[in-house]
Parts: sequence; C-alpha cells; structure tokens
Amino acid sequence: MGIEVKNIKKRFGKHEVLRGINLEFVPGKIYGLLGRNGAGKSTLLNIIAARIFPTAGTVTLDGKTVCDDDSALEQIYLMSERNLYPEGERLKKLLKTTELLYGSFDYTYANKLAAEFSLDLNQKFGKLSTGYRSIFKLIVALCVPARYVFLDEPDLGLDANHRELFYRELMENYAQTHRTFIVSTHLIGEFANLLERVFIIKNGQILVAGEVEDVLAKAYLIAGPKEDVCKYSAGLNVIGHESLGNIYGNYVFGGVDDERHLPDTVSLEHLDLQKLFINLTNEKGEK
Ligand SMILES: Nc1ncnc2c1ncn2[C@@H]1O[C@H](COP(=O)(O)OP(=O)(O)OP(=O)(O)O)[C@@H](O)[C@H]1O
Repeated sequence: MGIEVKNIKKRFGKHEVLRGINLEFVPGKIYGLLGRNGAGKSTLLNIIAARIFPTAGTVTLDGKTVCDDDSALEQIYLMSERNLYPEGERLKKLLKTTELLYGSFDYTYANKLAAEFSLDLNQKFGKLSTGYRSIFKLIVALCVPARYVFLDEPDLGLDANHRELFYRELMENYAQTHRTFIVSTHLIGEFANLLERVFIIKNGQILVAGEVEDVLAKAYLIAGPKEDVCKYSAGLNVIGHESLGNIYGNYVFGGVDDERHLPDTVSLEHLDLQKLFINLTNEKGEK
C-alpha cells in the first residue's frame, strides 16, 4: 500500500509544471526526489501533502484520498523549504501548535535535538538565521508522529557540522521508527549513501525511478582514446561525454551488454548518483 501518486498534472496559467506524475512510496524506505531548479519537486510535494490542488490526478494513502481524509492527512508531514511559521512566535509555542495539529509530539526527543544543535527553543522564529530555521523545521519533522515525512531541501543553510549531525539523527530515527522519509535535495553527493530509492524528475515527468543500487548498476563511464570509446559505445544509450586531454569519456545509462569486447585501451566504471543525475538532466533550457 503506502502513498500512490497517480497521473498528477499541475498547471500554473499556461505553464505545465507537472505532466502526469506516477509514483509510489511504500512504508519503511528512504527516498530521494531529485530534479534541477524549477523541475517541480516542491510543487509535487505540496500536492502530496494536500497544500495545493493538482490540475488532474490523485494522491492516496493506503487507498484513501489524502485531501479528503483527515486520518490519511495526519500521517503525512511536509517540512517545506518555505518558512510558513509566524515570525513573532516563539519556537516552544510552535511546537505546541504542531502537537495540536498532529495529536501528539515527542517533546523529550525535541529537547534532546535542540540541545544537540544548540537551539534555544525560547527564541522567536523570526530571529533565527537561515540554517537555524532549517534546524527548527527538521526538529519538528523528526518529532511529529506522521508515518510519511517529506523533507524539502532540509539542508538549506546548514553548515557542514550541522549537516553531519542531521544525517546521523535522520538515520537513527529511521532505524528506530521505520517511517518513510522522502528527501528532496540538491546535495546529491552527500545524500547518495542514505537513499534506498530514487526518483529523478525532469520536464514535469519521472525520468528515473528505482532502487539506487539498481539504477547505478546501469550507469557507466566508458573512457579511453576517443575513437576506441566511440566504437565501443556504438548502440548504447550515451547521455553525455567529456574530454580531458587525450582521454575521452562517454556516460552511458541503460547497461552494457556482456558480448561487447572491451579493448585494453578502454576502461569501464560505474557512475555515482550525482554524475548520473548531472548527465541525465544536463540539456540547456530543460528542467
Ligand atoms: N504558485 C505558483 N504560481 C506560478 N508558478 C509557480 C508557482 N509555484 C511554482 N511555480 C513554478 O513552477 C515551477 C516549479 O517550481 P518548484 O518550486 O516546484 O520547483 P523545484 O523543483 O522545487 O525547484 P527548486 O529546486 O529550485 O526549489 C517553477 O517554474 C515555478 O516558477
């Protein structure tokens, strides 16, 4: 069961941002939702959390339409990249409001996290720096009882030390609760090892969906002298290339058949998630 997103379309005026998105989030996994700036990630997450309505399509949780069903809606929490909290409100009061909305809230855990991140919960939200706004929103996201937690750019403004701490806390929370986390981020390199499944969104559609391991198993860099590389890559799905001096490289997605003879001059290695993402989404003018 889990969350099923079926044929979601979203138009802002003439701009068709989402063009028939289909995806599924099953319980107990960590997902990455990746896409370039303006690809439509936040729009999609806002639709899933019923904050905005789609032009077409449905979102269900265990078969119940999320926007019509309060019991389904309270199982979903979206940490937005936008700051939706009143600037003049104290953080403690904002935690109370969250508790009222979600029925319960883990204050012991929130206090522990606040101490770890050196966040004073007596402060007003408007007084926080960009990084501390993210930290506060992350604490809320980790302490609400929702089964599906969507994190939209959770790393916004976090320094390297706080990012490490956040990754650690996220994994610890995941190990203990087996909730589903869906992370939309541009820090692909840092998140790659934490993600189990990935969706790559491009031009308002899902371009790649699957287990990170399976996706990367199909992604290669073929490198060597240009002529040999091009000969070896003939007929493969070449998604990009690069040259460094005499060495030429083709990026390939979709696998390499075993029958091909690899010349001694050519090397074949797997790509990491960030390199694959860059090459799949590189076209100028496309998102
Ligand atoms: N309320 C709105 N009215 C009009 N256009 C909108 C609105 N919200 C989003 N858009 C447009 O939809 C497109 C997708 O925006 P969205 O914020 O979903 O992208 P994103 O993938 O989250 O981008 P980023 O990584 O830069 O945050 C953009 O072109 C944006 O300008």
